[in-house]
Amino acid sequence: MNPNQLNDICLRQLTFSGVHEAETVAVLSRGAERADYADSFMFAAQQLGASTYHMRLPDATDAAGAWAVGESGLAGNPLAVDALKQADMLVDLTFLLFSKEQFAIQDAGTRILTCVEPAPLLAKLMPTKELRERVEVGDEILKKASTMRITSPHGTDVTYQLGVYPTMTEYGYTDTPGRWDHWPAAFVFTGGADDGVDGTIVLAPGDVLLPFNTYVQNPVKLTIEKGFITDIRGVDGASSLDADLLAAYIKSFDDPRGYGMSHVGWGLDERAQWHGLTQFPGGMGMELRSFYGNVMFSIGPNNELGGPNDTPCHFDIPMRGCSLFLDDEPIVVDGDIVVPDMRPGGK
Ligand SMILES: O=c1ccc(O)c[nH]1
Repeated sequence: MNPNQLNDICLRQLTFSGVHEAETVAVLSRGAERADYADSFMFAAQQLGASTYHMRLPDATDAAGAWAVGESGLAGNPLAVDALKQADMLVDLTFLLFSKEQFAIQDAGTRILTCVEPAPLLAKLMPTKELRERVEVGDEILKKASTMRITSPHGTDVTYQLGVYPTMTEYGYTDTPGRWDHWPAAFVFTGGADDGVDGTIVLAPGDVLLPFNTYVQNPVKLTIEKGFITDIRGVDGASSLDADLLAAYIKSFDDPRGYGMSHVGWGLDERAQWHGLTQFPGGMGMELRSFYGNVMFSIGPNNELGGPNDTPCHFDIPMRGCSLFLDDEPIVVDGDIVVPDMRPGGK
């Protein structure tokens, strides 16, 4: 993307995020990654009259490969964390989510925006106030529920006991002290009680495995008991390469908490495309987490909701064509949101 365009979308982003004179915006990056984003965010912050600086961490030294969430590069670096706590806003170009350091910075009142996706996708999925309002409607509804049931024509039937963990919104900008968000995003989620998720999930062709960044090709049956996955296999005795890959990946962490059930919710952005992974390679799949009417469940840590599971093994799995009920009230039916206030244009 041309640097002027990148400046322009960063300026729009920081305007949405309420940056103003007398604020300090810190930008965090790692190694040589996203130096152009850092420059554009700092330029945008200056245009809005804020002070700004860029903190660059060394490259990760651990073996590349697994997406080990929570290992932030700030661990063991209290001076750096303290500096970031002093900022009003932190633009995180590294993906700090699930790390202790992110929570400490938020607790100090610093708002955090993560931004790691390819620039054309950032431009395509600029936040809007309307989408924020619809995500917040979802938050209000989800907060009040005590159970969530998800079903699908392929055989999914799983129930989450709610009420233990808070709900979280992601609408792609953050103008509230201490609040984290991720650009681009449009979804709402919570987590089931630690021992309160039971049933079966059948992944169908076209459901999405993040961080593999692949579409499921052979159905996968997951058995869930008391909040943990106890079995992963193909359906009706059929072999499934996707089941084998999922099982092998989780096993490689050698951590029983990697089988825990993590966050769960639905996506609301009608501009986000299910086929998006084919169009914007190189990102972490935020378009897929956000596409309208997807039901996304996750595996692994629940510490971002205040839970005890901080395993680095994490999957997000957006699914098509599911139905989601809160206390038996339909919210998503066959992949379509049925609550008018959450639909585009409120219809
Ligand atoms: O924005 C995100 C990204 C990953 C994740 O698990 C949740 N939210």
